Amino acid sequence: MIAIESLTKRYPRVTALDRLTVGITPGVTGLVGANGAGKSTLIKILLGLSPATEGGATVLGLDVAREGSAIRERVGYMPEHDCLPPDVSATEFVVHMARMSGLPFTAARERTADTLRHVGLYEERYRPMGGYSTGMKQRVKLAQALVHDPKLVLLDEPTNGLDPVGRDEMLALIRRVHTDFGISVLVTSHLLGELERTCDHVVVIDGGRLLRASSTADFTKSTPSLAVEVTDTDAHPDGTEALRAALVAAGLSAQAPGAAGAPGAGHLLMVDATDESAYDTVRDTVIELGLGLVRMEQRRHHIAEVFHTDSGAGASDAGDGAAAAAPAGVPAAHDRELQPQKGGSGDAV
Ligand SMILES: Nc1ncnc2c1ncn2[C@@H]1O[C@H](COP(=O)(O)OP(=O)(O)OP(=O)(O)O)[C@@H](O)[C@H]1O
Repeated sequence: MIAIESLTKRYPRVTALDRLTVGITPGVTGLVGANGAGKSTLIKILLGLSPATEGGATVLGLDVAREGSAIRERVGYMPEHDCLPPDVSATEFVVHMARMSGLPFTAARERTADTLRHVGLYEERYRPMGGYSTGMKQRVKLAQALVHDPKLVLLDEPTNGLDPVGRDEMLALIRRVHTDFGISVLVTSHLLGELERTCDHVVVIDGGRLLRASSTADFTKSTPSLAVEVTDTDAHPDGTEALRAALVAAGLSAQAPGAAGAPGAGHLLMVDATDESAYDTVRDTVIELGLGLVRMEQRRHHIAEVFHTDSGAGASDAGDGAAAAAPAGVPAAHDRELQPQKGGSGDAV
């Protein structure tokens, strides 16, 4: 879909992109980086809106330096900033954008109605957008990117400003853009957890340079660790500790990563399962102790392990254990804002 070759963008005082080379394949791709990493700059160059200083790129086989308007005909773009005129309705605005993309008036009206319904805007689409919530505005911005039925959409921070429920809804919508309509998506974010759930591929940039590009599955490869959570009982008021001691006595390596600030983390046990018999040993020991098994799952790496997080958690097992233990809806370590690991490499994952 996109081929980027040694792309450099220098502003007078900062190099926003530094010899970036990466290819984007069909599907949903996350472009992740801390604030200022160069994500928006890259998107503007890909749309042919801003010239590169050196290097080049093609989008759908079209050259960004020479064929910008052809690219913009075929690609949808959702900008990061608030760009909606407050005194027109979503319908008027999206029809206008569809007309700008070359659709005849009747087709523009029909596509607008379909697209606004698809993103979840109904009666409110006739009201002026100045009175919309952030979530509704983000939906309109997504709708205008989709209205001309592009092959590819570039979404710049579509979950910005949304609460957790709004974020989940937006992420589900983005996923459906690809699964229901076959439109490929390049979506930027500085929240790693989002990309882990939504994207097939992830490209990580830091200071305008490529840190790592690979499939999400490769980022989140399973590890030989088992995360085990059990209930407490009258006989074992601290079930986790009772299980840990019994597993160690049975010859397994088992550690409680500790609370590490995440609710529920104190009840998590990480068990070395390099040998497959560890699963049976854990099951049998839980039964012998009369505990309830809440979960036993193979621990997976989180993309966040490429980065240090604010708390300094990140590449450590304890930090990740805390993230894995956070109950649904509680932002875990991998949902925190990115702090790129300076000089770090993707090999940390
Ligand atoms: N028009 C401009 N003139 C000068 N510097 C710019 C310009 N646009 C961006 N920059 C600088 O280029 C760097 C990359 O900015 P960019 O907006 O691409 O980052 P980003 O990853 O999208 O971050 P954010 O999520 O905060 O938008 C930053 O240091 C920014 O200050």
